[in-house]
Parts: sequence; C-alpha cells; structure tokens
Amino acid sequence: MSVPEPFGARLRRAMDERGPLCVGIDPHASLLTDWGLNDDIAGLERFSRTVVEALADRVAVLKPQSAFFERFGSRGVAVLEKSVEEARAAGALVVMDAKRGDIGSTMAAYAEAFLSKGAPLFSDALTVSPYLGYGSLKPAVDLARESGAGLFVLALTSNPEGREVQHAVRAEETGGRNVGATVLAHLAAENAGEAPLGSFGAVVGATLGDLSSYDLEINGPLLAPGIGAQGATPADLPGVFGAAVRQVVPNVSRGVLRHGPDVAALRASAERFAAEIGAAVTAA
Ligand SMILES: O=c1ccn([C@@H]2O[C@H](COP(=O)(O)O)[C@@H](O)[C@H]2O)c(=O)[nH]1
Repeated sequence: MSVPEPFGARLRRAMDERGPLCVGIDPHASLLTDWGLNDDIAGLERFSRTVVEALADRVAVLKPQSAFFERFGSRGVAVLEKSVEEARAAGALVVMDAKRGDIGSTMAAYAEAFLSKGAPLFSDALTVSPYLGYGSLKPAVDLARESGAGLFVLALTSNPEGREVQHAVRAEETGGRNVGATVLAHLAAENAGEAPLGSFGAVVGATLGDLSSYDLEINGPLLAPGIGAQGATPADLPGVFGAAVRQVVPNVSRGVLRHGPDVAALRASAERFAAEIGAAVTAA
C-alpha cells in the first residue's frame, strides 16, 4: 500500500502555488437571507455550491464550518459531505472546522468520521480541541499520520473569552508557561523533523496582537481566523505572528461571503484579501 503524502507537504505546496488564504464556508442564516436564499436545505445547498464553484479551483484551503450544516440535521450533513467532495475534486484542501474533542476512546470515533480515508466526511484536516488534555487527541494524531491528513489544534483562539482558559498557568508548570503555550509546545514536538512542514497545526487568532512572548515556531501551519468580521486585517499579520508569518494560513469567512451570491464578486473579494495578505507577508 502506498504511503499518502502528508497534509503538511500538500498544504505547503498549495500555499506556494495559490497563496495561503483559507476561505470559510459559513452559511449563517443572515447570509442566506442576504443572498436571497431561504434558510432551509435548498438555500444551504445553493450557498455552499456557489462558494465551492467560485473558489475551490483557486484558493489553497476551504474551511466549512460544520455547525452551520449540522443545524439542518442529516440533510445538512449530506450537503456538507457533497461540498467537501466537490471542493477537494476542484483542487482545494478542505479543513473541516468541527472542533472535536473528547476522551480518547470517543476521540477515536471522531477521528474515524473525519480522518479515515473513505469516510463520507473525510477531510484534509480537522480542527480539534485539546481541552480534555492534549493526550486525549492521540487517536486523531495517529489516524491523521496514517491517512495523510492533518489537525489544527485550538491553542490561542480569536475570541476574547478564550483567555480565561488559554492564559491559565498550571500550578505545577515551571516558568509560568500558560495553557496556550503548552499546546504549541506539544505541536512542535509532533512536527519535529518533518519537512517541508508538519501536519499538526495550531489555531491562533489574528485578533490577538503581539504574540512575541509565545514560541510560534512549531514547524507546522498556524490557522489564523479573525480577519474581516472579527476586526483583524491582513496588515496585522506580521505584527501578530512575527517570523512565523510564512506558516500562517489566514482565514476569512464572512469578510468574503458577504459579497455573494455573485461568483465574480466572491472571487474578487478573495483576490483582494489574497493580495493584501501577500503584500503583508512579503514586506515582513
Ligand atoms: O479561534 C477561532 C477558531 C475558529 N474560528 C472560526 O473561524 C471562522 C471565522 O469566521 P469569520 O466570519 O471570518 O469571523 C468561523 O467559522 C469560526 O467558527 C474562529 O473564528 N476563531
């Protein structure tokens, strides 16, 4: 059996060829309305198909937000499956934003659902939560390695509420390293020795300001949500990520999606963000 090419290598190539932008597929009810669609399964399907048609052949990564599909039950999940399949077929890498996390034995089942080759929702990478302990993610790490997939682990999230958990310092931790920094250290260990890029990334918000007190050099990708609707801009990236900016996969969801349903307008918006990101990274 041939060994699948690891996610990190596939992502590096996609970023080099297409630029690092990741666009979200987030079918908010309000966006469906703005697009002149009903907040129902037909609206969901049309929305998702339009985003895939507009962008899957040109951006490196599409990131469906599972919650917006799950709210329609099994029919919504069927739309999600189709979107993932079509986006991958058109050449985009798909990061499933489902933020799964549980005890190890249950985590194994989540991993099978999203990271097992041939699973209906198989995705190139999955967002996961380490807040049941980083070690609880081991089944997902193992399966991702086996199937050439990746993970993005929540380290320092873009929302202000994240601080109370992610900035906490364990009593037994020497040197005052906080929880977010500990997650980053686990990921650096996971990616050690991998080239050109490890497959185990961190989620680090673009909204967080100067992160120079963190070691962001994890030899893996840094998925950076928060640009657009949450207030961060592409120009903020070098100040937030410093030397690690070339490993950043900046995510924009509503900032692009609000330009739909016109395919050309969606593409133009993504191109503007991509150009601004490219300029910011080049100047860094
Ligand atoms: O820290 C995090 C982790 C994930 N997200 C997700 O990213 C998108 C952001 O959407 P915008 O419309 O660009 O604000 C969304 O799916 C979040 O669930 C995040 O924002 N922050």
